[in-house]
Parts: sequence; C-alpha cells; structure tokens
Amino acid sequence: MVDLTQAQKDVLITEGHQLVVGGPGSGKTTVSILKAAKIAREKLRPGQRILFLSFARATVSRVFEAIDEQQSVTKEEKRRIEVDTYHSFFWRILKAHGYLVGFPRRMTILTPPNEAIALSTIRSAFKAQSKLSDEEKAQKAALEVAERMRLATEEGKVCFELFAERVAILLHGSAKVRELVSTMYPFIVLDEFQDTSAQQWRVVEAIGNSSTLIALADPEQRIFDFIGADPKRLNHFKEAFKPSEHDLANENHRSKGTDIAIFGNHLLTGNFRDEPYQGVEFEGFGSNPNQAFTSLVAQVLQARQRLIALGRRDWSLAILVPTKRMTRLVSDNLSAPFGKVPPITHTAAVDMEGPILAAEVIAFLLQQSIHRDRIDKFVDLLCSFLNGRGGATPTKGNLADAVRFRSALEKWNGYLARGKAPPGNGVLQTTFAVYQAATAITLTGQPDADWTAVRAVLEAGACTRLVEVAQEARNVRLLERGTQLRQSLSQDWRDTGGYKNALAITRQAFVKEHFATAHKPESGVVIMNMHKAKGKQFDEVIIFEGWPKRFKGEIVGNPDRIVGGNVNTGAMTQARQNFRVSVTRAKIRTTVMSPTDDVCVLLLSAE
Ligand SMILES: Nc1ncnc2c1ncn2[C@@H]1O[C@H](COP(=O)(O)OP(=O)(O)OP(=O)(O)O)[C@@H](O)[C@H]1O
Repeated sequence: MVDLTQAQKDVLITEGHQLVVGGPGSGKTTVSILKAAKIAREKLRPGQRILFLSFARATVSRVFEAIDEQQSVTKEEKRRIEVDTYHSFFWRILKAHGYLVGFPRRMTILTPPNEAIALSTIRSAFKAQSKLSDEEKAQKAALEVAERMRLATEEGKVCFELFAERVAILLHGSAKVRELVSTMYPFIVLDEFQDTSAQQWRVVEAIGNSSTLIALADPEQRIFDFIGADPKRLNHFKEAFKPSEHDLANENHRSKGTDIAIFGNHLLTGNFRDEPYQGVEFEGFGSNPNQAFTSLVAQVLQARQRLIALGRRDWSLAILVPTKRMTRLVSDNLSAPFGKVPPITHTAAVDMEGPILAAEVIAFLLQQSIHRDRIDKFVDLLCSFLNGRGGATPTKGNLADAVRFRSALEKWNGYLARGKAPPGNGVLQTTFAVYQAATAITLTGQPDADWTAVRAVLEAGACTRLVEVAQEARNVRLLERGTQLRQSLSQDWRDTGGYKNALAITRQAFVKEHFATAHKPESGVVIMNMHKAKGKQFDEVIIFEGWPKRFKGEIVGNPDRIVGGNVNTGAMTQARQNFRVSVTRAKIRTTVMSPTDDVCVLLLSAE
C-alpha cells in the first residue's frame, strides 16, 4: 500500500466534479483508482459502475495494471470499475441509439483500413497532403466528410471519425439517453483529459450534466494537438463544471531516486543543468546505418542484461522512435542484427492497416477457392491492400499501382472473354503465377504452418507487390493476433475440411481486436512510436532517432528525427512535450540516442 501524499488524500475526500493535474508519474492514475474504489464502496447502487475512459487500448492495459497493483482494492470494487476507450464507449451508445441521429438500425464499423480503402478514390484525386494549398486541403476534407456520412447513413458503415461527433449530437439532443448513460455510470473518470478533442469535449459537456466527472490531466503532456486537442481545454472544464482542483505537482513516484522527471521538465525549456541527471544517459552514434544500429543493438543488449539481473520475469524495455518507418527498421534490425549477434526477441507496435489487409490476402489464398471469379477477387484484395496500407496518408505509388492492377485485370478478362490467352508480358502474369503457386500448396490443417507456407510463396515469388504483402503479414504475429486467429482457423478446418471461411474469420478477428481491452501490459523488449508510449511505464526506455544523410559533407536528407529535419524552429513546444512524455516513461533509466554529428536540437541548451 502506498503512502498517499496530502494532495492525493484530498482527491479522495472531496466530492463533486474534480480536476486532478500533475506531472508524469505524480500518481494521477493511482489516486483515481483508489477514488473509484471508494465510490464503489460508498456511493454506487446495485448495477451501477464507474467508467474510466481512456484514449487508446494501450493505455487501458496500463490502467488494468495499475488497478492490479492496488492491493487495498477488493475484487468486488475492481469489478465495478469499467475501463474502456472513448471509441468503444461511443460505439455502444451509437449501436443502441444511433437511429436518433440518422444512422440505420443495422450498423457495422468501418475499420481504419476499410475507411482508407473507401476514401482512396477521393484521396487519389489530390496531390500529396504536403503539396496542397489550404483551399485544396479544405476541399479534400469536405469530400471526405461527405463520403463518411454517406457510408454511415446509406450503407450503415460507420468509421471512428464519426463516433464522437454523432454521440455529442445525440447526448446534447436527448435528455433521455443522457439519463440512461448517467444512471449506469454516475461517476466517470477522464484519463489524459488534456488531449480531449473538440468533439469529445462536447460529449463530456453533455454527460457532465448528470454524471460526476473526475478529469486527470497533465497540461504539459499534451501531444495530440494535431488531432484537435486544445491548450485551453482545462479552462473549458473549469468554466463548465467548477471542479475542485488538485495539483499533484511534480511529485515523481514512477522513477523515484532518479532525475528522470527533472530532466523531463528541463527538456520543456531547454535549460539544462551542468550536473549529470541520475538515470538519464546519452549515447551518440555515427551517422550511418551500420554504426547506428550496431550502437542501438549494443544498448539493447546491455539494458536487457541489467533487467534480467533484477531477477523479475516481467521486466520491460521500450525502444521509442519518432516515426513508423523507424519502428519497422529497428524491428528488422533486432530480428537480424549485424555480425554474429543472435536475433533479439521483441514486439513492435506497428500500424495496423498494412498488416490487416495483407492478412486478408493470405486468408483468401488459404481458402483455395475454385470459383471462376477468384482472380478478380484476389486482385481486388491486392488493390485494397495498396489503397489502404498507408491509412490516412496513402502514397501516390500505392494508389497508382492499384489503378494499374485494376486496368490490367480488365484487359486480362477481356482476353479470356474472347477465348484468348492473356499476353505473356502483362502486368498480371507474375501476380497470377504467384497466385497459382500459393493456391496449389497442399494444406495440412495446421493454421500456423499453412499460413507461413502461403506467406513464403508470396515472399519468394516474382511479384514485388505480393512480396510486400508477405512482409507486412509478418507483423500479424507481432500484433499478437495469432492466437485467436489460429483457433478460429483450426475450427474452420475441422468444420469444413479446409479454410473455407478464412477471409471472414480473419476480418472478424481484427474487428474484435479493435475493442479488446484486457491486454496484458507489454513486457520484454518492445518497439513503438513515441506517440504510442503515452500513459505507459517501462523499467527502461531507449529513445532512438534517425540521422542525417550527407553528400560531399552537405546534409541532403535528415529523416526520422524527433524534430522534423532536426531544424530548430523556435519554441518547438509540441516536440518538447512529446520528448518529455517519452523520457518520463522509464522507472529506472532512460537512454537517449542521437547522432553525434547532428545531435537532437532539443538536447542543446537554449541560449
Ligand atoms: N503516493 C505514492 N507513493 C508511492 N508511489 C506512488 C504514489 N502514487 C503513485 N505511486 C506509484 O507511482 C507510479 C506512477 O503513478 P501513476 O501511474 O499513477 O502516475 P500518473 O500521474 O498517472 O503518470 P502519467 O501521467 O505519467 O501516466 C506507479 O507505479 C504508482 O504505483
């Protein structure tokens, strides 16, 4: 049992709406759980629960972990704390009452990959996002909004983007629905409140009329400005609800005995001290892939050794990187390190779109369908992969290739319709050859072996796009989807003597996964984008960024940096906050790795 600070004790005894602020590791989550337990004991009627709302499933797992840590909270009290994401909570409301805001009664979720596919036609008509004028950006956004609404109202396919907005309209418009929600959840904890978007805030505003709100926030951990978080959000809350305010200040319980939190605070201003920071190390590396990754691997091995020496089984080491591309590169390098170093077991938090759509291609091949139109369906899935793999920011190359494949298929079918063989040099020849090889495999009924066999055929084939499918599909294992998928595929084999429903099963598995919240927190070595580390904690953290590319001494490219291009642009507030969040995830030690000849601008003292 922890000894609570006075400020934490005040949170427990004060009634009404509350705003709890405090720096990283100051004990906001902890006290809110104790508070929730107290409410469960003293205030809830049978059937009622306390809702703990988080942004991401990843954070939810950290909350579950924090609940487990509290031995003073009884099983029954824990049962009455419901931890959920905004998305999943909103979806429940929409499913029950969405018809009040123009949605059909039967609705399905349009998952991000499928949303990306649905919007790819609109997006492919515009230049790359960075090259658009403000007017073009607005025009593109308006078309996307209209299409999302059309899909929802006409086809019942609702994407995440619409959730908060529609729920806000619903709750503001219907006192009855509001009452229903508040009767079920008379108390709601809002985690990471500083990142609440405008639409989510509208929802909170409505619910706060009938439920008591406890908002947890660190104004300086606001890292989601780019999706609508607002520096003034805490003021909105204060004005609307007049909450009691509790400042847990810079108490740092996460990394007690270190200067990690102090270093985090100094990062915000760039005013560093001369004295070293206990628990924070800097490791420079040479600006080339060999030296960079060799240094990284050395750091990872040393950290792993230190953690194993602690004698605990659940140690965790996070490698935090600035970009998606870097997540992939680091994962590849740990899987096959340079020299004689054996592979380093790890998990990588990669974006889901590419792997999910790649998994669909493989699942379709596992079906070994003999239907006449099967090549059409196959090309269709490949095009979906190309259109959707980049999520909201598809590359021109992928979009163009999808168009190319479609028109090749049309020609191909044209030849077949005329009773002729398609020409040997057509775009689809190699694709078709790989397709035939993959569907000719003798399957065994062991889903993992069969899955790997199909993937291997794609990987070894001559169609470069299918090679990419295979590579992306490798992350399905990393996404920890394996187990559930495997069980369902096994069942299918037993039921049908083949994998006749593999595609539907795979799709279903991923939709379920979107709402699965009871994840164990990460342990072992994990790689993730710095943004994704929010709200988490690890024993050790390594922050690793990219390096400049030079030609004749001049920098010609500087990708994957914590600050874009490593260019000092003045305040750099968002980048500083983001960096601080990453640094303060560690309990014991944070190692910052940056190229020696072009050190991260945020590490240089402000003049
Ligand atoms: N009063 C306390 N005394 C000792 N340890 C504490 C105290 N309060 C919290 N802790 C511990 O400190 C760690 C960090 O606490 P917690 O996760 O609640 O912080 P937080 O403010 O929610 O952090 P962040 O905003 O960075 O996610 C946890 O391991 C928790 O058990």
